[in-house]
Amino acid sequence: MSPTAVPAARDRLRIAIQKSGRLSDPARALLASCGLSWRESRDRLFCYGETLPVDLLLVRDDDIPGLLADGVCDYGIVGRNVLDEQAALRAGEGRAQVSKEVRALGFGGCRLDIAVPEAWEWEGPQQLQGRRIATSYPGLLAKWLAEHEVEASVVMLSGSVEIAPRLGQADLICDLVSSGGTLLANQLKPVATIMRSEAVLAGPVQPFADIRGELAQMLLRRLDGVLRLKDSRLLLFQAQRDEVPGLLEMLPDAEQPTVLQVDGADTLALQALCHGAMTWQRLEDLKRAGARGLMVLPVERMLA
Ligand SMILES: Nc1ncnc2c1ncn2[C@@H]1O[C@H](COP(=O)(O)OP(=O)(O)OP(=O)(O)O)[C@@H](O)[C@H]1O
Ligand SMILES: O=P(O)(O)OC[C@H]1O[C@H](OP(=O)(O)OP(=O)(O)O)[C@H](O)[C@@H]1O
Ligand SMILES: [Mg+2]
Repeated sequence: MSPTAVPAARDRLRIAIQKSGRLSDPARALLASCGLSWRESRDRLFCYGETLPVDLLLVRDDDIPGLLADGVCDYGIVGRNVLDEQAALRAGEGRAQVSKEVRALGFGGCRLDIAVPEAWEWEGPQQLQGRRIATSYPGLLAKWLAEHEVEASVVMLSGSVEIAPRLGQADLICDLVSSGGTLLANQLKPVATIMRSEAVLAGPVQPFADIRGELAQMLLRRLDGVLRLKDSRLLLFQAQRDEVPGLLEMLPDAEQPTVLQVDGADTLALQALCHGAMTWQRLEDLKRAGARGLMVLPVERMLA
């Protein structure tokens, strides 16, 4: 199908995820926590949605933007690095964008960095003029080089990029970094960040004209509920009325609390949904400020 063709109407939603790799397990777990479950096909490339008409396609992550562009799938869970790379290549060829980032999903965090041999004294992007840079991200690198008015040659490699300087294939690299261990092992150091990445839900630029529109809305609603609650906890405690304002100031990550009067006028019971980590230290600070009977409860689901 050509990228401009209108995909045929379908009555099931199809989501592409990585078949095996860093993003596959967390992607499945996230979708499962939205209430989806599947029956796996024998070839293990397609999972038929059982609880809802939402099927999974198991593919190489690099193929996801193309599958979206061709209308073969409706959504995809993919690294922002992969999605934006394909977008940069499309833009470079003057082609319109057909998919976009719909939600950031909070896992698969990494950076796309420029890294140079440890012995280099980094003076800034201009130092890269005329150099050879090995990368798997030619689109994003070309865009960054153009923004910094640097002309360099790009050596395209699909993996093991960090070894290129040692092999004399390139002077430096542009690759994904997470712990920095691979750079260190190859005597390289990061000097500039081209982009920060995490797994994202990618979807169509145009809304669906069929039943998939309703399915998509439901999926996004559930996803928002799950993402919103990722680190959230319900905090319950009691306090004297005059201590409540000070206690609430210590909970800047809390939503508007529910306040109940317990006895007479002075003791109040509060429940607040807090979005930041509820550490022992925070609980002890709250206790010192007058909170009593502190309780931290997990929150499983929420529908706004
Ligand atoms: N070191 C890392 N730490 C954290 N996230 C990473 C790291 N490297 C890559 N990622 C993220 O995980 C995504 C998938 O990485 P993975 O190594 O599984 O991909 P791959 O080898 O290209 O897999 P595929 O076989 O699907 O093509 C990357 O596109 C990126 O968004
Ligand atoms: O900063 P670190 O934590 O060391 O991670 C960075 C490495 O991780 C990724 O490679 P991966 O392990 O997926 O191997 P690949 O390049 O062969 O896919 C990436 O391409 C880097 O090489
Ligand atoms: Mg890949």
